Amino acid sequence: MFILNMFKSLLGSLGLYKKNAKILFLGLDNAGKTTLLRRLKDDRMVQHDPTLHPHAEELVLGNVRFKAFDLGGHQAVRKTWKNYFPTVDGIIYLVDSADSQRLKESRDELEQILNTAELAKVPIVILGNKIDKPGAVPEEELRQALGINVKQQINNKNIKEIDGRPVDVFMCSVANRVGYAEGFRWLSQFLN
Ligand SMILES: Nc1nc2c(ncn2[C@@H]2O[C@H](COP(=O)(O)OP(=O)(O)OP(=O)(O)O)[C@@H](O)[C@H]2O)c(=O)[nH]1
Ligand SMILES: [Mg+2]
Repeated sequence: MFILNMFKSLLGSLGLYKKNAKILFLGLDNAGKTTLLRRLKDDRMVQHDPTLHPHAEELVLGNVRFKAFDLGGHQAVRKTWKNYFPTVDGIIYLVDSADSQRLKESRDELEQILNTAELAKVPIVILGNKIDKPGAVPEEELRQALGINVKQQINNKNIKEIDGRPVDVFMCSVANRVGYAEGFRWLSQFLN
């Protein structure tokens, strides 16, 4: 415990241990936001009712401690997302990559986020979830469907951006525990 605390304070003094970075989990209903939060919190996969009331959890991943806000994705509650935009440090945007019927709807919501002036500098991780399901679209197709391929540029640090804001796509399966850790690792470089 002593060693752990020393380690933490060392990271803290290096500025690598950011306390309470505020991360939002956004995306359409059924994308897997609550499932991901549970997975990160206690490594469980449980069925949840659709989220009506936002809830937050403190998480530590790698050397970043953050507070994750899981917001409901149903259309009626999407309008409450903006209440969480002030002081946000990063966005995890989940997409059900096996639900090709709703990719357009997901693109529209993502576009609104990209066009929100308040979020202009906030890095966005797009998680193409549920790749374990038959019919999940591959990354390239997801990028096309979300319309981010055409807009992305690579900056001089080799980071993909849209309008000067880091945005990248990571395919994952929360069910099978693959892919999302890379997304969080990528995000953590912007949270120091
Ligand atoms: N096959 C598969 N199913 C998944 C995966 N991740 C989540 N699910 C399922 O997708 C469904 C919706 O998951 P939730 O986490 O409740 O979705 P949500 O984004 O929180 O939805 P709202 O709260 O309505 O916004 C559940 O039945 C999950 O078990 C995955 O990686 N693979
Ligand atoms: Mg939910």
